[in-house]
Amino acid sequence: MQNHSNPGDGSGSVALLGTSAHESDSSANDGSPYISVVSLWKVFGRNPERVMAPEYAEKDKSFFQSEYGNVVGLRDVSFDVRKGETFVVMGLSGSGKSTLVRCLLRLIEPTAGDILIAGENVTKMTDKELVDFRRAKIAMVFQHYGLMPHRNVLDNAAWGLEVQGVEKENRNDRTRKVLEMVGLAGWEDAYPRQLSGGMQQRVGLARALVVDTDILLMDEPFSGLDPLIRRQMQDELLNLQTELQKTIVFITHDLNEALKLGDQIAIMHDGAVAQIGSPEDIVLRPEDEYVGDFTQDVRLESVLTASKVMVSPKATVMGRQGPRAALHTIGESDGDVAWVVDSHEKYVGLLSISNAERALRAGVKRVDEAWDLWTEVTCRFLRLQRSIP
Ligand SMILES: Nc1ncnc2c1ncn2[C@@H]1O[C@H](COP(=O)(O)OP(=O)(O)OP(=O)(O)O)[C@@H](O)[C@H]1O
Repeated sequence: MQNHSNPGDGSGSVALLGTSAHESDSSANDGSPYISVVSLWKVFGRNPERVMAPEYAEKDKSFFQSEYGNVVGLRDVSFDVRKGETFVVMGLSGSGKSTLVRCLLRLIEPTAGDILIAGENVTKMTDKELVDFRRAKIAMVFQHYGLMPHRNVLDNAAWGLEVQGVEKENRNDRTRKVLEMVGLAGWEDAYPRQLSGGMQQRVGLARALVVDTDILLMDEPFSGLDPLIRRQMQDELLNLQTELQKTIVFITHDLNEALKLGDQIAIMHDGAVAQIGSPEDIVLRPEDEYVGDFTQDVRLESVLTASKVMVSPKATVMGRQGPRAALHTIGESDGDVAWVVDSHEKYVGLLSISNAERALRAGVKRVDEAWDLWTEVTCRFLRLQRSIP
């Protein structure tokens, strides 16, 4: 662990909208973490190091505040985020969420610990390296959208590209596409005062997306919105994310929002991480009383959606194939179910390993005779929906 104490703390305003996105990152798609936070501490006040001493490990936040006047913002926080993942940091007011997100960018200097992003150690960067890195890699969306009142929607959203010196025609073309993505086509000439809160937040989102960075840091972006608009924005973020596959760190104090959006959720408590896990882990397997209290009123069906439990076949077999060959194909696909297609490559069924094994034992010659009622009904339904790939 290394120290990075800096008396000049505070969240300065920094231009975070950057240059091009997909530059040299080696830690990209190999399953290794894209963002790695290792034993991160932020202690406000004098002599922050004493708070980190091992003999104080059992003391709580109020002890340091009353004894020494130190406020523990972050306490030995570690986590990994993989590329394309939405990592939600959730906690009550004062639990350290904003401190964490600001430390990730070094808008606040961490007291100790390491932050590795795209294979680079952010905590070791010089000021100049840091500015370039933020521009290239990270865009932010805040609760307060910070739109410029005298600029129209197009110019507000295009601002990051303008800062980069992108020529007007190009930047407007790109910005128009992004505005369309976030549902603001036709509003390019409007001014912020003419927009609802939800629409202003869409402009904020467009402004972050337009610069096309790999990472989005979203600090309570939907907190100021009406519940209905908030749900719409959450749904749209999920849709956008299916397509864009950004690496998102999303801060919220709303558990339902966390469960809806997060691939992983970190629950913060007094600056420390109480639990990190998938929505299912958090709700079904809370690790302590604090997390359990949080999640006790969650409706299970809001977490255990069909999409979380469905199987996605990775293999395709021909209906006229025998069950032995089909079993071989399914086995090689590292899954336990396959699509079945006819000679015109039309999807006609689903074949599970157990069905194929049963068919083999029963001497069935073709796998298109091996499905059961469930797969047949499912398949008919999927065909009706036209959603078979
Ligand atoms: N500049 C500062 N000086 C001293 N203490 C601070 C400073 N900034 C934050 N804190 C303290 O650090 C702790 C974590 O605050 P932080 O703002 O990160 O919490 P939060 O979870 O984001 O809360 P909220 O949801 O209300 O924004 C709090 O106790 C807060 O009072």
